[in-house]
Amino acid sequence: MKTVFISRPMPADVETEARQHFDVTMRASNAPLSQTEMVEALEGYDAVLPTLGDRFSAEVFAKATPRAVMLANFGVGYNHIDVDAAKAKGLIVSNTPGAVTDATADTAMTLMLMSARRAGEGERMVRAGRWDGWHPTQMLGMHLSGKTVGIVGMGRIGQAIARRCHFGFGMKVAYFTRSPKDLDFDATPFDDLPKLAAAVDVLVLAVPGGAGTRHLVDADVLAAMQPHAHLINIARGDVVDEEALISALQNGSIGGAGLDVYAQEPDVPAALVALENVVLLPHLGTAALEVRTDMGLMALRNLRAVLIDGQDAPNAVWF
Ligand SMILES: NC(=O)c1ccc[n+]([C@@H]2O[C@H](COP(=O)([O-])OP(=O)(O)OC[C@H]3O[C@@H](n4cnc5c(N)ncnc54)[C@H](O)[C@@H]3O)[C@@H](O)[C@H]2O)c1
Ligand SMILES: O=C(O)[C@H](O)CO
Repeated sequence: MKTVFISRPMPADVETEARQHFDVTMRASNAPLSQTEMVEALEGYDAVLPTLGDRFSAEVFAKATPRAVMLANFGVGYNHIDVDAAKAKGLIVSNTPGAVTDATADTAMTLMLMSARRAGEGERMVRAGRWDGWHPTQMLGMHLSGKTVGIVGMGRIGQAIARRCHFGFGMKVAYFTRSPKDLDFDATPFDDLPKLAAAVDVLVLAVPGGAGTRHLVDADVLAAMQPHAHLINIARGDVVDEEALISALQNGSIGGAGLDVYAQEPDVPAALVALENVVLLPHLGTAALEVRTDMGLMALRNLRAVLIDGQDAPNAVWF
């Protein structure tokens, strides 16, 4: 049997399926792998099933003489893996596209509603015993129906968010993305991000992380947003300049923000935690048992294709 190292405890169905096909070592800890652990995993097993937080950097690959032929990432985002360095050492990298799409789009809608309708702030008020009863002008937020959402990154998740906004909430959709999209609903393309930011009531980030999108939303993009507008980030933390976002929230140059991801997870800047006009979720995008099970089973299908059937990985991240 081929040996597979799984870097975190997995949902039960994923573990069962994995043990049916492979000689599995499933690490008991939920902490990110250390460099030493990553090198040992690459050298000691036929394949590794890592997840976000396990930073397979060029340095790690440089230190390893891999026996492993594959990294089957648990998750669609793989910005924690230096894929060029992996490829140079002969490894295939796969991910789990599609399995995460609806759940992550739902999380974007959760953040959008919570931020626009001040749900986090309201809940904190009730829990603190500070609610003095309903009145006509209490805690007035932004009504989403009829407003315009701007999607940054109109890929699988971006489109799932756009559909929810368009068909579910009667919102207008505008977007900025890398390559033209053929969409089956009305949406206005923008070729300039600050112009999109200026035109919308909610700006939603759904691009991949990594060097190409680091600080895509910087102080200029935030300054272009309207004072009532909300920023929603379900992508990766470093897509936004967090310091610039904190300033924009502190000085009220944007209406609010809803964040699922942070630049240095799990550290969330104290200045963000102190603010009322930001909703903070702990990277919950795919956090549902069915979804995490589908992600694991998809990663295993990729491992089986390569290690057992001698085929290409169906979800290799390059071609
Ligand atoms: N919060 C979570 O739990 C969670 C869950 C799943 C995915 N994600 C993140 O969401 C990302 C998107 O996932 P997906 O499945 O929709 O990927 P995808 O590849 O289908 O979509 C990404 C889109 O972004 C566009 N894009 C890339 N670079 C761009 C740039 N510089 N400017 C504008 N557009 C750009 C691409 O053309 C593509 O359309 C993942 O890479 C991951 O980082 C987060
Ligand atoms: O990229 C992903 O799939 C998420 O961030 C982890 O679920």
